[in-house]
Amino acid sequence: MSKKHPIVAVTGSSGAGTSTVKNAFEHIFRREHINPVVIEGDSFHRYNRAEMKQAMKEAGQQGNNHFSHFGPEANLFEKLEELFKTYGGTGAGKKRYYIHNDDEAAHHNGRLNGNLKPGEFTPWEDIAPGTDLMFYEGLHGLVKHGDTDVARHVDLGIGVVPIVNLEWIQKIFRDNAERGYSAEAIVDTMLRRMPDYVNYITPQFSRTDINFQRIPTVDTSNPFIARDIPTPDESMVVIRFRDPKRFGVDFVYLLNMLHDSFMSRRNTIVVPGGKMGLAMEIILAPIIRDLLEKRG
Ligand SMILES: Nc1ncnc2c1ncn2[C@@H]1O[C@H](COP(=O)(O)OP(=O)(O)OP(=O)(O)O)[C@@H](O)[C@H]1O
Ligand SMILES: O=C(CO)[C@H](O)[C@H](O)COP(=O)(O)O
Repeated sequence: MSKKHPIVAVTGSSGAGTSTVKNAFEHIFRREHINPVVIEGDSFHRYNRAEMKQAMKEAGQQGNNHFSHFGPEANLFEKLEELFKTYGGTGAGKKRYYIHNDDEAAHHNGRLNGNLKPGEFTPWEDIAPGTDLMFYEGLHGLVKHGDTDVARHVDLGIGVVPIVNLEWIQKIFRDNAERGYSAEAIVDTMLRRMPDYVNYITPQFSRTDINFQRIPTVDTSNPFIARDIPTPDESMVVIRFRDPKRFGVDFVYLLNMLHDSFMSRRNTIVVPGGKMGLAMEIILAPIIRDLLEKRG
């Protein structure tokens, strides 16, 4: 598929590292002089923080303790599909932000001259005209539910999927350090989200074009008592291409460029954790260049 307004979606669970991967993409966009519109998946939550608390309470009173940010009831999947469709056709659409903390509030209040608080959304804004592509980063970039199919509008789908113990360690650390939640509250959220995690988050990784799966090489068997996030040197990254031919992936070149990498399957290359950023740039920059060159 080659479209006038391509859509790149990076999808992963909460704490997987999609925001971190966004930085690797920002390097590519800057270097290649690409002007993207960036969509943060959390902006498609259905409720602000106070409303979500209330919705969870009401669901709980009806015996549903698994009402979560991972599922369809708490997100605007139809609106996300509509945005992808509209942008893909015309390069236009509306976006907003979900404010997680004081830093983000200060940033958006400065930009909008507003008085928004953590847990609130910014107002919907028109996407500026003239962007080269849409870059989505969040929970649901390749989601499907009922008649809603976000995945079918995506030109390049990337999964960011640390092995689950590592994902949990990353989430616990990030939510505690940057969002001020206690370890108990974070674990409660993870338990609440588990059915939606299985039903809506993981199926997306069979629809992606490329998955980056970080695996630790240190013991993470009890993620709930971990004292640190394993470092890049203490991990490897398994990179799997659904269809290497589609993007003309040259594994011999990748093996040469990425020191200490190896192939574990015909479509899978394993690289040292410290090489994840480099691997992303070497693999993704030509694919993105190609998407833009083939624009209709
Ligand atoms: N490759 C990595 N190596 C080391 N730490 C990482 C890596 N990727 C992510 N982390 C750490 O994991 C935590 C979660 O990452 P990040 O905030 O990018 O997750 P996320 O997927 O964007 O989550 P959310 O969708 O909830 O915002 C952060 O503390 C980040 O520094
Ligand atoms: O999982 C998340 C995003 O991927 C967050 O938990 C979600 O956005 C809600 O944020 P908060 O708990 O800060 O209100």
